Amino acid sequence: MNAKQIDQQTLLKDEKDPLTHTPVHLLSLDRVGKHYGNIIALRDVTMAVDNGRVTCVLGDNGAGKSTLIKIIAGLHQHDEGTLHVMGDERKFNSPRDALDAGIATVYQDLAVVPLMPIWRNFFLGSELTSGFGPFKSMDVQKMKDITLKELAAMGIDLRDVEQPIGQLSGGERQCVAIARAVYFGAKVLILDEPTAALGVKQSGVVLRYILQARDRGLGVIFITHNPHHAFPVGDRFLLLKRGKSIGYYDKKDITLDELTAQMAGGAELAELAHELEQLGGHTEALKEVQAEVAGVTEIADVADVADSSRENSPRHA
Ligand SMILES: Nc1ncnc2c1ncn2[C@@H]1O[C@H](COP(=O)(O)OP(=O)(O)OP(=O)(O)O)[C@@H](O)[C@H]1O
Repeated sequence: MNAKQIDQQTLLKDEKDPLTHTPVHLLSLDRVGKHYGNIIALRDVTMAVDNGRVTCVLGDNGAGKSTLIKIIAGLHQHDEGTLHVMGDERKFNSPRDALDAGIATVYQDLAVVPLMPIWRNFFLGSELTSGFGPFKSMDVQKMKDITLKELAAMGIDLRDVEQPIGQLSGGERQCVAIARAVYFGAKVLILDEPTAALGVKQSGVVLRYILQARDRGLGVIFITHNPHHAFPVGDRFLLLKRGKSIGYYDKKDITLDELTAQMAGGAELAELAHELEQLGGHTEALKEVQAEVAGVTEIADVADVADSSRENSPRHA
């Protein structure tokens, strides 16, 4: 394993672009840490989120992924290090604070009302109204039109926004939530394991919308434990283990195999392969089954989409 890591200090050195004087990073964390009593949930984590880029945060159970999101999303406060949003140091007091700073989070168990129509869920808590005082009422038609238009702009083709959102597949619901965050002006979009509960096809659908959000200029933070989902769409990869960063890479400096080996723990993986070989040479068959489960083949299609959409995107021309 000889992938070159991102030099964290160089990454955060220039907070402002020398030409435009605008902040280089939408969001940056410098040696951030968090304790829960005696438990160190996160230690010394440095990362940057830029517009039109996808940062993947990978780690197994207990790695500190949720703690990291909670700090960025305003649910918890860090007790070490600094967090900057558009160049300003921030410590959020509430999720509303983070949202006001342009940071939207789509949680795995989306807070939707299954029996309500798609458009109602799209505007939930931010309903449009028309008229004044006692004559004020919800502008239903406008909300339906906007929902349809916004979903179409993300490439989500739903014929009927009147349909209860509970009738959509898990992947489609994730996509509606992503489109909603984009519409309400998110600059940073945090996606908390959006593909964890999905099958291969649905995961592919969600990965495509992650690319759509990227191409619309958002800085996306994609939390996952699956390197096969992260690699095709990610620009940077932060690997966490027991609350610490064990690697931070640019896409150009790491391969999928290296990322997978890092996640599994290279030595542990080698030991497992050795044991399997001793069990009678079924390693190839097992690899095929594993690849099938991880959806490597289907997800590889998304990698092609990622590359071609990036090439065609004016942002990356
Ligand atoms: N509220 C809390 N109080 C005490 N310890 C906590 C709390 N939240 C998390 N931890 C601990 O902090 C560490 C990191 O947990 P965290 O939930 O951030 O990991 P994770 O990578 O999101 O794991 P998972 O994928 O299982 O959700 C774990 O050891 C966990 O037990």
